Amino acid sequence: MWLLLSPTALEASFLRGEPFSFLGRKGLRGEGFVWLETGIGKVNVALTLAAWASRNPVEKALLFGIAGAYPGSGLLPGDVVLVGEEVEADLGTQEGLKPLGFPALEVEGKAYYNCFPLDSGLTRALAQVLDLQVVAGLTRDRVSETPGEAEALASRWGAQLESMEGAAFARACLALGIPGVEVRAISNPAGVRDKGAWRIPLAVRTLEGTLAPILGGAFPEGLQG
Ligand SMILES: O=C(O)c1cccc(C(=O)CC[C@H]2O[C@@H](n3cnc4c(=O)[nH]cnc43)[C@H](O)[C@@H]2O)c1
Repeated sequence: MWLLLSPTALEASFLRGEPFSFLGRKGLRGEGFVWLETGIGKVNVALTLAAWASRNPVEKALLFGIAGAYPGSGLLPGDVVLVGEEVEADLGTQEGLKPLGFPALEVEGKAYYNCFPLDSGLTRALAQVLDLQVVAGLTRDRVSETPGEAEALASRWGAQLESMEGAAFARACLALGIPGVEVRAISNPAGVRDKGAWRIPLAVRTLEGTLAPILGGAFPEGLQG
């Protein structure tokens, strides 16, 4: 069974299933999947995933939603990508958590500070099936508010897109031993607050166009839950 997560119900408006409520937010039981609305931000996504997984078996998890594109990434509103690795950029110091000397997570003897990989096998398989580029994501609780701030973060961490949930999802998946993948559709240039430059309906449409064929009940071979 796939667990599908999106920060808001708007991003999942194309999914069909039996509605239910979980932690006060929306959920759907569909064919081969359960979808949960997590709420925006790192704590919400990690909390929702961990709470669900503590009571239900989760074979694979997919986080999907909209995101901002960093300057120089080449990504445009409406582009859909997979995220191969996530950076939790507001953890520790400006230079990350390493200077403090404490890893954020240790799994099977490997220490993770600010960078958390998504499942490489599942990401590769989805990239092939959906013909998507794999990029690096950066996650923070506060969004970039100027192009300069966005550019500095992108170049410090080598990221192409910004969201508010990705790293928490990747980290929770690693901690819980759940293979996780992340799909994002670009809705705006990161660091640009003028909503005239935002294309949320376009991003939601392209997300749907990408995911609906595989979430309509039949996951492709090798991706079945
Ligand atoms: O008002 C603003 O300046 C502003 C800037 C970025 C995002 C928002 C949101 O309300 C959307 C948050 C929601 O969407 C994802 N998202 C989309 N674009 C970005 C971005 O440029 N930076 C960070 N997150 C973004 C995010 O994952 C949330 O789920 C408002």
